[in-house]
Amino acid sequence: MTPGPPQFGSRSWPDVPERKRSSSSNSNRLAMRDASAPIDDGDGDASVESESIEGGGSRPASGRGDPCLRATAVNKVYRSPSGDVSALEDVTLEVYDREFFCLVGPSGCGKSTFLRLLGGLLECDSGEIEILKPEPDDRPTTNMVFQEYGIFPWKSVIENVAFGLKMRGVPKSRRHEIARRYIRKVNLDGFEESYPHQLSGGMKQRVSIARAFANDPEIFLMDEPFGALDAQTKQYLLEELLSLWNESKKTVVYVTHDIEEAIHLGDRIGVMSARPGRIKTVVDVDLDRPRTRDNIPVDRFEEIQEAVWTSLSDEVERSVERSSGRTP
Ligand SMILES: Nc1ncnc2c1ncn2[C@@H]1O[C@H](COP(=O)(O)OP(=O)(O)OP(=O)(O)O)[C@@H](O)[C@H]1O
Repeated sequence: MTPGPPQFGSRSWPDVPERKRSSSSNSNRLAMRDASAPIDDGDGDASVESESIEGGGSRPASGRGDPCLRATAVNKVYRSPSGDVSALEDVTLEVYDREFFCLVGPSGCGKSTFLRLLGGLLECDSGEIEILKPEPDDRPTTNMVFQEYGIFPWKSVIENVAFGLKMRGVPKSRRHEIARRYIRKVNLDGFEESYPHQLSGGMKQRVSIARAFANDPEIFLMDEPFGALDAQTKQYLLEELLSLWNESKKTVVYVTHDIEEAIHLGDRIGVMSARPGRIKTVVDVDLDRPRTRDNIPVDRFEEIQEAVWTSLSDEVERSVERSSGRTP
């Protein structure tokens, strides 16, 4: 049996040269549907459904800037002697400039795979990933933040945060100045010379977040960055992340298993199907920011939660049935 919808918790939440990550000619392009537009992908096989739920006002939460990245009919198969695994099938999505886009889906549906494709760490077998922002000369286009921190144990906090800047040849005094600024922003001042083994999990993740922002990429790709942390630390870091995002107004694609978290963070939430993953639904989160407990209308929150869960629950069920061997 599929678990019921998660309940509303008690958190106090406070010249563009298009770059193509991977391409192959593929005519099966789906236009990402605006929340108010009818689904029409031109071939009668609608595979992306964007939802705007009535009752929450008409303001599109993301503001709908220009598209910042686009995935079109992306397929990814992992091949191995023990058998091929089709991780993604026909994934089509546009994420807007400065948008906070959250991605949810059943375990193993291909969320991390998709993020790695966006980050250029993997190549798709067919389809196309386009980064629609100009490639900065002196900064990375994307920066990934993983659950496992990804920081160097042999480097101090400041060296870790400044690492990307060092790689780009930024002089030491300048990179340390930038690193200190972000160390302060994530409340790690005083720990500049500490090493990762001297830090808690939450502090390590703060180093990782500070490093990502110090790198100043156009797009942040975050793969359950706080998934391993306790609830209080996670809540605290979510607020820090939102504050940094609010200042930088960069684009974020954020993978999570937590619907509540996605609603508190996201402008839109993409729900992925069971593997092979595709974007099944996109739900608008038309809630004002900051989304503190006092100003989130509970009814509206629950409507959005229900919309996401309704779409997700079938996929979780399919995924569980497959892993239990009840379906192929
Ligand atoms: N390097 C790999 N080689 C073979 N199969 C892989 C590889 N990486 C991932 N997979 C498979 O691809 C599918 C998608 O994996 P992925 O990690 O992208 O899913 P996910 O949605 O991020 O999962 P989770 O939510 O559990 O983290 C899974 O079935 C996984 O076993």
